[in-house]
Amino acid sequence: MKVYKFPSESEWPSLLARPVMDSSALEAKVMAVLKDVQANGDQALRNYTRQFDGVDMAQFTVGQEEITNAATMVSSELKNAIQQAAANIRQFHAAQQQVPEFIETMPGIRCWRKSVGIEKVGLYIPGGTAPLFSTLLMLGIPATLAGCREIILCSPPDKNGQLHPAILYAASVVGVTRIFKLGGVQAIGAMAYGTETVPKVYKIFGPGNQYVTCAKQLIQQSGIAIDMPAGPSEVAVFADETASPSFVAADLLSQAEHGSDSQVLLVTTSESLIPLVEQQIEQQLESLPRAEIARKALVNSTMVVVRDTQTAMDLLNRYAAEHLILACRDAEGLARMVINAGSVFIGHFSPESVGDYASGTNHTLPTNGYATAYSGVSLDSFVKKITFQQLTENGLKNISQTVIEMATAEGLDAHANAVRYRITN
Ligand SMILES: NC(=O)c1ccc[n+]([C@@H]2O[C@H](COP(=O)([O-])OP(=O)(O)OC[C@H]3O[C@@H](n4cnc5c(N)ncnc54)[C@H](O)[C@@H]3O)[C@@H](O)[C@H]2O)c1
Ligand SMILES: N[C@H](CO)Cc1c[nH]c[nH+]1
Ligand SMILES: [Zn+2]
Repeated sequence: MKVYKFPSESEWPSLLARPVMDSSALEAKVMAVLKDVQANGDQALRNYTRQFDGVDMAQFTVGQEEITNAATMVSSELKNAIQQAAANIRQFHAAQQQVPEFIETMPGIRCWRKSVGIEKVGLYIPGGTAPLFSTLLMLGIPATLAGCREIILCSPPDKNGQLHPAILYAASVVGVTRIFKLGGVQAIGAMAYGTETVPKVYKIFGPGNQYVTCAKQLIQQSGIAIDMPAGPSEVAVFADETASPSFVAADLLSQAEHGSDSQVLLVTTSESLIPLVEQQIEQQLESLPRAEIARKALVNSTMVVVRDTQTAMDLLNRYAAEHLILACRDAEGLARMVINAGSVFIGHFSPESVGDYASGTNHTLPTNGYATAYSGVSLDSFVKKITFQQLTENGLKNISQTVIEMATAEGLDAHANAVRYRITN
């Protein structure tokens, strides 16, 4: 990791830069795949699955028998863990359900807003280097709570053309409607445009690598909604001298192991913590199966020593991390200073990985600085909020002059007439 000591504010943009692929080359490549899928449907899906996933697929649909068999391949310990995580995620997201509130804005005028589940949603579950069945819980549970009727799942097949059994088990726990063995850009294209086998959906959810994230951004131009740009994982840790170097190193590595394009950031007010964390990272890497991936991510990553807590928080708010861990004194106080972050982990005993799996919060979060304006996935992401109003005859009389006056001033007489005809007849 690169180390910066007491950088001036003018150095912040370069030290906080995310690792990005050349976006014009990426977009051109992704657009070509999307267009091909739109024009050639299943045949294009087969070609790209052979090219990018290295497997020939006769069919993409997962049958009920495969789902039932998968359940027998998941250990009872893992099933219990999935059930526990699912219960916590369900509880946290169910609390986001809103009961319509009826507001009488004027006598005889009643307005309310109701949340209605998006009918057809597509969930993308990454699977390039790790079968992220936890992501399925994070997306499928709010989708079912929201009342989405059709929940399509796409995830890349392995070299034998299979999905990991835990993905299929998690799919049955949350209640996904249909499952397809499809990954990458081709999966996003299939759900956006529809093919002979994959149905078109109205909104696509889920994280993924840079190809997937770029595809999601491009299909928005065709009127398909997306949750947000949730790209390569990130964590920022603020640590002072009370922090444990081994905890901090473990937290940094937990996101670095996601992908070589992941990024981790340590901001500290304790200069002496840096070598201790570096030493811990080296030690912990020795026993990590994904050390090679994590090492590549660490090349894109940074440690920064700052003078005081205020500077640390300014820097972290500028970075807008997907995850922010506050491993310091008065972590709760600092949490109140956070204005840009996807999800915040307060204190020495709140590792980010707990949020990734099981505490109940959602782990599909904005990356790449999008936390400045986007929220993570929640129940809200799966609903539309429809407003309703009902006026009595008296209610209409009460508001008539206001509407007629405004409509006339805008030169829209037909608008005014829609009120006039009712109150004069
Ligand atoms: N932000 C979040 O909430 C969040 C959550 C979980 C995971 N993640 C991120 O998701 C990502 C998962 O990435 P992954 O690669 O393991 O899985 P993935 O499923 O996103 O991508 C795999 C697919 O990429 C496609 N692909 C691979 N190489 C390609 C190429 N050269 N050209 C075109 N397509 C290509 C293949 O079709 C393959 O199926 C990681 O970066 C991880 O950090 C983010
Ligand atoms: N940290 C990821 C989001 O950036 C989510 C995840 C899934 N499994 C483990 N972690
Ligand atoms: Zn993670």
